[in-house]
Amino acid sequence: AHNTIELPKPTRELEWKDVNFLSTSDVHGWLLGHQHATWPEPNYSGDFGSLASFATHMRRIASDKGVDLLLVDAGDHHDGSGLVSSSADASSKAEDIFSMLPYDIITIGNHELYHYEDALEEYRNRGRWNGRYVTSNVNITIKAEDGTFQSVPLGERFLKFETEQGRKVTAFGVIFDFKAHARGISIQGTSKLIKEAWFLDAIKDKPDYFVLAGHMPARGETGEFLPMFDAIRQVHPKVPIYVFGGHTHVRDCVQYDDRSIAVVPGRYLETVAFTSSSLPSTDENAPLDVSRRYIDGNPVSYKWHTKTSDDDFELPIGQNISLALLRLSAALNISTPLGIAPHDYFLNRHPYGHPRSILTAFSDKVLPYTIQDKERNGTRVIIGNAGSLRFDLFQGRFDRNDELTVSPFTSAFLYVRLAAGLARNITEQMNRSGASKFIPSQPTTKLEEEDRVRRIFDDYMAEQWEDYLIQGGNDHLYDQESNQMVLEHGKIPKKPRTMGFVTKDRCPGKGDDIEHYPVPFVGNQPDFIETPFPDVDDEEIIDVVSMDFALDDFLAAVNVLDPTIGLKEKHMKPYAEGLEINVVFGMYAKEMWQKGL
Ligand SMILES: O=c1ccn([C@@H]2O[C@H](COP(=O)(O)O)[C@@H](O)[C@H]2O)c(=O)[nH]1
Repeated sequence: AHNTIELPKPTRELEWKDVNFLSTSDVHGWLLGHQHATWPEPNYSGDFGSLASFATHMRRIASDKGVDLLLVDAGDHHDGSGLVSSSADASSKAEDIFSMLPYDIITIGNHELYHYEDALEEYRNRGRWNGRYVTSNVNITIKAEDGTFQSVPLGERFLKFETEQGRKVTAFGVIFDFKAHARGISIQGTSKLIKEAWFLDAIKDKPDYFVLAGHMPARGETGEFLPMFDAIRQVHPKVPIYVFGGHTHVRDCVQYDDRSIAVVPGRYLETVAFTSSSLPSTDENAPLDVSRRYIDGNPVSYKWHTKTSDDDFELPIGQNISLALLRLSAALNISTPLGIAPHDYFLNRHPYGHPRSILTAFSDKVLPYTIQDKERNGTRVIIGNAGSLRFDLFQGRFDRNDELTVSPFTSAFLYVRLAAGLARNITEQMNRSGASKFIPSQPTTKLEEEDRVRRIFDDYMAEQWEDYLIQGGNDHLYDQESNQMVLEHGKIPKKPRTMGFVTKDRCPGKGDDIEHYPVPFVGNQPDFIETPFPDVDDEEIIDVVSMDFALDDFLAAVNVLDPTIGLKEKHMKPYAEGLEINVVFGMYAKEMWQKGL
């Protein structure tokens, strides 16, 4: 019955001001929108075509009002849905479709930089963004026409443009100091970037406002936006600075001073953030009047905010985008059912070990069943990288698109023979150390530690859930079986509500456009998981299998547990050669989930 609940309409008009922004980030290929019926998915059912129609209506409204409206994206288009994870060619085509909506400022994410070919594709086709792809701290090494290798900016170093209303904008696009990028890519930390002559020159002239788009969190007393912010403030103490972050996958907002606002719009086309600000009037010292609103990505919200209806909401740009997406999806053949999933399996709604946790299904069922090496049928344990799973797997029809949504990466498997006594401690040791590629490289203060990406997500979401249960949520109970909030017997709900994001950011007032009850969230999930350990004596030598993406963490853990081993990459051999992690759920579904097909 929950699937028949109508999407709620917004109740508060957007606060349009002199300067307005729509921002997205971490879209990860979710251009077709969220298509499953399990809540909160219907809240995010709008595809990129409907976003394009919305943005275009919003541009018209801005124009009518005589105010600015800029469209900003903070990167991570790769690795997610079948549209971007089926093949390199698919992600290139999906990126072409993305660029059919003209963004004013767009930057790169870490998922465009894991593989050199992906970054090169972005570099070669940067023209599709009409000069608005800005990567202030990313270089790529390319073979120049004269045959020499040259390190060149991947996109524009900075942007200077005038808005339709004649306002001057200076903009930068940056990424956090990401270490796991491919060879041939270089990233300069923002504290170094601000010393570059080109940067100092770019900020010399006073624009009407600055925009910083960054694939990085907005929060953090020592976050990576701050060196740039401070450098600009040294020269222009009062010029407005608008910051658009990403990477954390959560809605967030913070103000660095009263002439700025920093907003993060979540992930996966679930949210479009609307940010607005007055511009300084005659009183140079008055704080800016700013606001932000996190709009759920669906046509009901889009229509309400643009005062359009079924008859006039869809515009040719949106229809063309939707059609192009459907054509690409059909050509990729990602919609054929592979099986019927018997349950929902969630990434963060249950602790690891719970039968409805996708991590549990991965370690206890999918990996043991699918990762088989024909040459090696001895005893083994497989250690998996939990971060390789990216989303929930929903009950019902399960196709290649769903498979890639859950597990988009191309990691392969490697093994080494080790004593079982040592092997049984490796995963625990790996979890003690954490996923090294995602731990900040700088020594951290307590405050910085608090701002670690994962921590933000965990604390933030767990808090929402606890608060809800303690305070407002006492007319509903969480039903484990249906994964829904159900009305407590005999009670009348205070308000009709749907499950969705409940945001607590650091900006004044309410940010969420629609009031929901929060999605249950369990933080502190392990970074690494393992298949059920074989029943063997400690002395027995077994195959210990690692995913190649986590190999550095695996080698480090083995060498910590027994420094005499001196395990190196060259000692590892392929296991189940040819098999990559992005096909295992499909293999499992084809065998185990055929009932109902
Ligand atoms: O090849 C890969 C690349 C990345 N991962 C995992 O992805 C996340 C980081 O993703 P963000 O969206 O940038 O937060 C991290 O957990 C990696 O382990 C991977 O598994 N394989």
